[in-house]
Amino acid sequence: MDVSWIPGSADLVVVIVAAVAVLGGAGAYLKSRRRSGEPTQRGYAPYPVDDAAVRETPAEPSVVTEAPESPDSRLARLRARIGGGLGASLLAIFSRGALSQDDWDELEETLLLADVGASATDDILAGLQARLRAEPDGDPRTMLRAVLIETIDPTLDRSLRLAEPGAGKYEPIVVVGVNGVGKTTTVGKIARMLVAEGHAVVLAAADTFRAAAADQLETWGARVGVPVVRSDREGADPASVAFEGADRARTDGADVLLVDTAGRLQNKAGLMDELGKLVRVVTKVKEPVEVLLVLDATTGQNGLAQARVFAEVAQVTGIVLTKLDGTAKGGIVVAVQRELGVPVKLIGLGEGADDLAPFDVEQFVDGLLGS
Ligand SMILES: Nc1nc2c(ncn2[C@@H]2O[C@H](COP(=O)(O)OP(=O)(O)OP(=O)(O)O)[C@@H](O)[C@H]2O)c(=O)[nH]1
Repeated sequence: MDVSWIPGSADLVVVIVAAVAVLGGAGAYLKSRRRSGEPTQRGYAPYPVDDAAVRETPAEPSVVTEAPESPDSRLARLRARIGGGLGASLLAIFSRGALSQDDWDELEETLLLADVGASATDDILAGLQARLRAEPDGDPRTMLRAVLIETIDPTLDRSLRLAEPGAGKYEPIVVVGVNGVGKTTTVGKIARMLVAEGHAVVLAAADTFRAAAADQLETWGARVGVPVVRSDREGADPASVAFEGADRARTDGADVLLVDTAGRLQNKAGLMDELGKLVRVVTKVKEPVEVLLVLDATTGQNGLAQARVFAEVAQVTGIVLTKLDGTAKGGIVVAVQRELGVPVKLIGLGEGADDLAPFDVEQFVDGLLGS
């Protein structure tokens, strides 16, 4: 038999290597073109168009590089950012010795300007006067500290009502609030905190009003290493995204589902419908353990009006007060707790990933008083 066309074994290896190199190179070339969105030579998109309204971004655990700071040290670090000069105003009043009527008036004005609210201010001043009557030589600043701590109430449970990490109960936390208050940022920061505690988390971008909000949440998901369920369609039904999120959390055996929502307050009836539906849909899969209302501390009384509306729509279980860094409106903590009868659980003190802290009454009051 004529076998002269069969190459020797060394030649065969060369041929195979060359073929693999050519095919591999072509594959890599096509892949890079596909990634860059460039059309291929055949002129059509190589990937099937994803018609599904909702899609999932897988977790990328490898991107979590540094562990977040512990909650205790976080608040200690951020304490100096609370109050924004309120402590200095109070110090100026108390450093004058015995309080004159003018000093009392100034104290009242300072508390009102800090958004403590009229009725809480009256109660705080009455509490301070009672203490000074009982102990005329006492230090009014120390007494004000005690009255503020009592008013904000250290006995309230401010923890998130979650099962132990690893329980796999996919407990939903729905985060609500008007746009711009810091909801998405807060969801990202909470996810980071929970992941550090060992919780398996799924994020649902039910803020479908603004496509950029889902992109922003996706960035947080990648940063924290958790999957994100989102829709690519602006204006998609937020309830269906929340439902898909709940479903994903259930099938993954995740511990927590964090749902970011849109908050358009210009139409109260629309908001009630949308938010009510979303909470109902999530509840069908699993009742939310927390509905957290995010409020921007710098908006003062306006924030209180928002709080009232949201409390009508959803069973708010806790408040996250953002942007307390550098504002003298820290007194809003007192007012908002009174208004809603639910505790402030977390506070935002900056734009950084670790600038969210559990609310600790004593640390907060010390920050407010600048002590
Ligand atoms: N200084 C400060 N800025 C914050 C804090 N929390 C959030 N922000 C900033 O507030 C801006 C709005 O935050 P988002 O998280 O996009 O607000 P949102 O409520 O999700 O807004 P929508 O998606 O439009 O509903 C961003 O620039 C955040 O970085 C905080 O605690 N302190």
